[in-house]
Formats: sequence, structure tokens, C-alpha cells
Amino acid sequence: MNILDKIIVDKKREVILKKSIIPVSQLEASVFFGKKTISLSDNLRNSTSGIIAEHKRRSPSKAEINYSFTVEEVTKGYENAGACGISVLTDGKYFGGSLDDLLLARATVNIPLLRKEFIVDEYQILEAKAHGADLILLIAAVLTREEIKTLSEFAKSLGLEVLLEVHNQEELEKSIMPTLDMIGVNNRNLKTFEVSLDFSKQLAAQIPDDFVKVSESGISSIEAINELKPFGYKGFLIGENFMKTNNAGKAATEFIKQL
Ligand SMILES: O=P(O)(O)OC[C@@H](O)[C@@H](O)c1c[nH]c2ccccc12
Repeated sequence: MNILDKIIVDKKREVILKKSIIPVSQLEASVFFGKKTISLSDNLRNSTSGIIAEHKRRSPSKAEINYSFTVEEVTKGYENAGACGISVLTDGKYFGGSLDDLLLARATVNIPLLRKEFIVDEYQILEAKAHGADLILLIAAVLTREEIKTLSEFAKSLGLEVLLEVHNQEELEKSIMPTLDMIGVNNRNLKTFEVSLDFSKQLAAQIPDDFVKVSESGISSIEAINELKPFGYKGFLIGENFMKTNNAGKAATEFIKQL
């Protein structure tokens, strides 16, 4: 079994357990159900930098990136740096994140927040809304077209935007539908961890213009962004490059200043 399959098996068990402990009615009682969300796609369309900065403590490909920051200092730093939005990893087992991280981020910043999670069930979208997210991620590699449709429609019904992540042409072709706002090409193969900007470059032309194009992972230089922009990319998701420093906010500030 590859790592992605393992994560999904664990995630499905986790969702079953959580559903039995926290009922939907409790999630729906959250103050965030009465609040409007902020649009990341609008921010990206109107930005010259397009940076979506990620809060990421560790990953399956890197045992430890950084455990010494608080969520507040990282997210405040990203907001002050001029990021268009922030991605918050909420998976615990593989990424060391939590829904509390999302809640703390929401209490700290006023820019769009992505719940970065392996979403397999509508329940997780309710959790995202209940903890202050503005958008969710759907990963084409682990969902059928029917699932992408149901989950994205559900997200939209709650006012959340949808970023759909693909890694190859087949995933892209099966996924295109009007309930998506942004399409992200992951430069990292989640099954093998191979990273190359070529994945973004190769798929760009096949992404219809109605979706904001986002390039995700393995971006660590201004040159990389300048290479990707001519392919139509408006958003750039960066985690490790900021989180591995001793001041993520400062690293993001210095990066964005050059764009
Ligand atoms: O740290 P990086 O290489 O800058 O990557 C950030 C982000 O793209 C990556 O964390 C990511 C992209 N898609 C995902 C899906 C699940 C978990 C994590 C991810």
C-alpha cells in the first residue's frame, strides 16, 4: 500500500470515530456558521504575489520541519508578509496538525484560511466551517468524480470555496466541474514524493481559464514563481520553504517583497 492509501484508510476510520463523538448538531452550533467567508480566488486574481503560505510542522516525506513556532506567530507573520491566504494542515497523524490549529489561525488573522486535509466525507467539511475555514481542499487522487461533485456542492452550500488538487491529466479530466473555484497542480506525487515543477508546466494548458490556477509544493525560489507565471498560474502554495526557517513570517516577508 502506498502512503496516500494508508492515510485514506486511517482518515476514514478517524471520521467514523469523530462522528460518534461529536454530532453534526454540535458542529452546526459553531459561531462560524453565521459568518461570511473570505474569497481566496478573488484575492489571487487581484494579487501580484499570489502566495498561499502553509502552516506545516511535519510531513510523511519530512519527519520534522518545525515544532517550535506557535500557530499565532506563524499565521500573524504570514498575514503581515502579505500572503493572499493561509493553508493550515489539520491532519494529526501524518502532519502533526489539528482542528485547534485552524481555530487558533482563525482567531489570529483576517485573510482566507484553507483547511488542508484529506477530505473523504461531508462531516469534515462541516468541521472545516465550524473551525473558521474559508475554503477546503479536495484531492482528485483519492476521490471519484461523483464524490468530488457531492463534496464540492456541499462545500459551496456552506459558502466555502473549493480548491481541487490534481497531479496528472487523468485526474484533471475526471474532475472539471463548475463547483470548483481553483485548480491546484501538486508538484509532489503524494504516492512517491517525487517533486518537479514540470507537473505544473505540463498540465497548465489543460486547465480551463474559468478556474484560478494554483501551483503547489516544492516551490523555494522567486525564479520558480517567475517560471510558473507564464503558464497562467496565479497562486503558489508554499510550506516547507517558510516553515524550515527560524522565523516563518520573516521568511515569507522577504520572499513576497521580491515579487
Ligand atoms: O511544503 P511544500 O513543498 O511547499 O508544499 C506545501 C503544500 O503544497 C503541501 O503541503 C501539500 C500539497 N497538497 C497536499 C495535500 C495534503 C497534504 C499536504 C499537501
